[in-house]
Amino acid sequence: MFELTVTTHFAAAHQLKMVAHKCENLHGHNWKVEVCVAGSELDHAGLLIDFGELKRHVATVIDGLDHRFLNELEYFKNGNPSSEHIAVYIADQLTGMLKETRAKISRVKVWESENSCATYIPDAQGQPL
Ligand SMILES: Nc1nc2c(c(=O)[nH]1)N=C([C@H](O)[C@H](O)COP(=O)(O)OP(=O)(O)OP(=O)(O)O)CN2
Ligand SMILES: [Zn+2]
Repeated sequence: MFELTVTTHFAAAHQLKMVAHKCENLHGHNWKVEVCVAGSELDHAGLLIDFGELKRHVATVIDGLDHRFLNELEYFKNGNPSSEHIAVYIADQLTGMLKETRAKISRVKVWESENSCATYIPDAQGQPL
């Protein structure tokens, strides 16, 4: 089994509905995102997937989050844009984009600050928000 990781960042605003918690106030983060894909078969060039192709897909998904107010996105209308839910969102979007490749999402890590990170590890079926 091989696992590849690409890392990126985005800046966005959110509010978390948590009773009497400071995170209910509008605020923002510079999130760091690590996307890992895994698979056991390589192509003729010895690649699971070209890093460049993987980075292009990740950039497409992250462009949809960057400089947004995340609560206004359709996907988060029924759930807080927590780091956990953001990780699921990124994994769901990428799963569709990678369907025709050898690479499957193995984990998505979303860092909200230097010290706080949520990791989503999809099961075989994936998991809806
Ligand atoms: N499991 C999660 N817990 C929290 C999340 C989250 O996404 N998943 N998010 C938040 C808020 O986004 C909040 O902005 C961050 O809260 P917190 O770490 O408590 O606050 P600070 O960054 O200011 O850190 P301090 O340690 O308080 O300085 C909350 N929880
Ligand atoms: Zn926050």
